[in-house]
Amino acid sequence: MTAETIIAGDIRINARWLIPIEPEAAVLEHQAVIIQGSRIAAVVPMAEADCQYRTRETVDLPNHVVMPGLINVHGHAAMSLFRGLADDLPLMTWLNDHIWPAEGAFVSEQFIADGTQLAMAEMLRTGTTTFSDMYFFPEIAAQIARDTGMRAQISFPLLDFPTVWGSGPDDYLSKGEALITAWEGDDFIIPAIGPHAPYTVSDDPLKRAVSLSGRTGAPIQIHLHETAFEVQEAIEKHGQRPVARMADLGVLTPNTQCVHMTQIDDSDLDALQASGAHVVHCPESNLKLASGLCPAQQLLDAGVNVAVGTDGAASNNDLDMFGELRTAAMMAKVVADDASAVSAHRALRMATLNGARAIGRAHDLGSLTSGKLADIIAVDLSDPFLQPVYDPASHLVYSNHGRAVSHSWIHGVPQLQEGRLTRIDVADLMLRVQGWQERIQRHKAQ
Ligand SMILES: CSC[C@H]1O[C@@H](n2cnc3c(O)ncnc32)[C@H](O)[C@@H]1O
Ligand SMILES: [Zn+2]
Repeated sequence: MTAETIIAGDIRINARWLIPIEPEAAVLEHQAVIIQGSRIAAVVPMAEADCQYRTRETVDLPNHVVMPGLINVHGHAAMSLFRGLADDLPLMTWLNDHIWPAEGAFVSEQFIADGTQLAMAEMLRTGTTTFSDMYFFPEIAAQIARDTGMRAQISFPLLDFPTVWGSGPDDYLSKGEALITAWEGDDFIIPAIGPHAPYTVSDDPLKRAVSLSGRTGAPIQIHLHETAFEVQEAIEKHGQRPVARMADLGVLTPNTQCVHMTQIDDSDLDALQASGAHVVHCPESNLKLASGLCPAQQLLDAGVNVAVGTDGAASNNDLDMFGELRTAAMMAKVVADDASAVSAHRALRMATLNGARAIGRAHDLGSLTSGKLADIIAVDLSDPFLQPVYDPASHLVYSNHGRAVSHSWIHGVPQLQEGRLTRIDVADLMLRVQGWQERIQRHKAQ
């Protein structure tokens, strides 16, 4: 090999194990990932990299698994400030009697800035590189994510009634369209439309959301079939199951993400299949609110793309996607009555490539493939709780929790180095969080 054939790169990551997600279920050993700018230039055996590449930086990860960053496809980031505020309640009591009053009292631009940063600190620390948010003041959440260099789908809320962010559907939709225009074409921020749920948004605003999505290409994300109560109430009010109503209104398309889907009959499955809409499975929130069980393996078998989300930290109560994967894999086995349902490799794919497909970014994200964006994480398996190692994929899903994540890069930029966040001042953030805790606690005690 002559000097002319040496290729320059920015960062070389030397990985003991590499799970690229594509090809499916591959576990490679002693691989080098070469990053050039914001993209993956190559994934090659280390010996080959020695001959072919010179980079300005090398990161040796001799006890680590390297894989694509996780994609958390559903959450309400700033609700991290409400973590542990109201537990052990079913969805509608939790929302009506606790969360919506608290949001009315506390949510402001500053709340969103601090709460979103708290959520990002937790997500980055536990391996998420892209998150999806559906919450108030989305323009603030988008800016905070962009300033930190985290990739995010930011959905603006759409409801029939006024909230801290809008006076009603007209206001939500005009502010939302401005959000879409402001972030169109951005590398990091994907603006999206977030009709809250079939029981809070009536037909006319839903049709306008569909038209806005068609005109702009913005994805739609909606809570759908979260509980049996939601389905029953909809049959009484509309004479239809919510999925059928959404299909009739044109809401279900390949650019739509249906969050929860714990109640699925044959007609729902047909509608999901026919539409190409995605399902976002949030098993821990569904368990904690006793909402129901999403049949993830049945959906996958039917060809429906199933991604994973944590939901907000007030109903989970963490944003650790590795924990979520463990729960998803365990739950799937019981729901399918089949221990082979949602294997470790399948779970990892759901949290990466399936997530990328759901947000319309599979061409750029979700696997370690040359040409894709360099959104990469490393998990350190050297701790006793992850030893010995026969199968790293098994450990990532069944033994790990997100705190073993040691490194991450987003767009080729380091975000986590040996467990330390590089772009968030955690000490300063903790002071602001403490301030919110005191204010919310005082209000609770009144
Ligand atoms: C339209 S902004 C988001 C809105 O949704 C509320 N919320 C949080 N978690 C859930 C859930 O699991 N189901 C339904 N609604 C949820 C959040 O508190 C905001 O008000
Ligand atoms: Zn939610």
